[in-house]
Amino acid sequence: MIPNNLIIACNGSLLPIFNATLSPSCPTSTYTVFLMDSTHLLSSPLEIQDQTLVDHHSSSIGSSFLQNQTNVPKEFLWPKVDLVNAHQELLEPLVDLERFFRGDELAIQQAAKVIRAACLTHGCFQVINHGVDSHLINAAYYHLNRFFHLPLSHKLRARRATTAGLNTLSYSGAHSDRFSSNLPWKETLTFRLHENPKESSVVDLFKSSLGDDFEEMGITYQKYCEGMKSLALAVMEILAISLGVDRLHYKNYFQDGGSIMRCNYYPPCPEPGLTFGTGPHCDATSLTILHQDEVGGLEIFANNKWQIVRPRQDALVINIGETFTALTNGRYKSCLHRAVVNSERARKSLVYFVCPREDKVVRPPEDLVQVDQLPRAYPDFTWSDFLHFTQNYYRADAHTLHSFIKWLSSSSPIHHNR
Ligand SMILES: C=C1C[C@]23C[C@H]1CC[C@H]2[C@]1(C)CCC[C@@](C)(C(=O)O)[C@H]1[C@@H]3C(=O)O
Ligand SMILES: O=C(O)CCC(=O)C(=O)O
Ligand SMILES: [Fe+2]
Repeated sequence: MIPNNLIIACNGSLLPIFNATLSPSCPTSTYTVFLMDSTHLLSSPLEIQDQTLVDHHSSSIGSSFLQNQTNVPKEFLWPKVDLVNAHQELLEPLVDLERFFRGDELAIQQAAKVIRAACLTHGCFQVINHGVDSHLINAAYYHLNRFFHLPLSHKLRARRATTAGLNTLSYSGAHSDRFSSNLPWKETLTFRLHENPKESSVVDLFKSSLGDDFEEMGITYQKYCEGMKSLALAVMEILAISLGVDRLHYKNYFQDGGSIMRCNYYPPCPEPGLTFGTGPHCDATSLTILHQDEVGGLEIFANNKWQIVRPRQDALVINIGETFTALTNGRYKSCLHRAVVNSERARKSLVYFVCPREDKVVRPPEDLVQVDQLPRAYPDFTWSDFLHFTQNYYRADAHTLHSFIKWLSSSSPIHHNR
């Protein structure tokens, strides 16, 4: 029996077992098994050829790997400077959208005022009566739970699957195929849609990458993403009003945009004070619409301290992303946030990231720049380039946009030959 705490390297990339690369991409490679305790390797690498052995053990140990640890492997330990607890609850603005949807102009102006105050400071607010059916949210969680409780080898079928429309679906365990330290204590299922979630694009993506028995999951997330897009465009209208620009400016800009949908699963952690479910960061995207389950764990940095965002099952959390900061010429702050874990219960969240069409130039509206009479806060760029930067050159953190702009100015044209 292979002990629980082993690491598998396949073709050189070090992977904790719960994310062993068992995919067909390396059916014959040698699996190098590293035995380790929480801080260092216990033996020289063991070479094993037999994929079924690895498959069997990793599928039985694999996805529960994170749940059976008596301590946290060093790859998951975060710097002490980050591990500062939150003690206060964010009394973030809670905006009731019911009268917005009824076209009540007074309510709209009031909502815009509240949202403006939040976006000029910490970039986070919550909305209720948002129009997304609670049964649809519950169905999304049902399928999220069903997926993350599959054996690891099933989850690994969702390995950067791509459909004709270049939409992609991918599973990741702690991003251990991308990073080797400060690993997040989570598993994720992420799908990227390059266009509006129309017709059967999401259903096709799920069926083609996970199989026909995931058609219902695809239908649920197809409807979920449609609901998210509709809400996103409504929020964009309020944001435009709050900035004093043409109220349809951002709604039109994002109308033909794409999206990234992410399901987060955070297993219980034996030592939650030593790691993060998702480390401190600002979303590089434009707008984030997040639902967290009743367990709690979302925290945002506001008034110079980490603050707890208490879960409200009837609410959706809206975070300003860094691309939207650029679209407001730096006026609206992208929300610095993180997700903490706990030792008792698994936590889940549904996160929808609003993105412009990839080739669209990210540039603030003229009347915003004129009013400022300040130099542009950021040069023109495309979401495609910014996303590429986060996926290939830079691990998104609290300074991704700043690092991206520096990279743009220093990088040779070669960086853009993709
Ligand atoms: C453009 C993106 C990169 C990430 C997903 C979207 C917006 C949020 C980013 C992320 C969640 C920020 C924390 C680090 C990250 C690597 C993660 O924990 O998933 C980021 C996402 C990513 O690069 O996949
Ligand atoms: O799970 C959460 O509450 C936050 C997740 C998050 O910030 C993200 O996925 O970008
Ligand atoms: Fe985030």
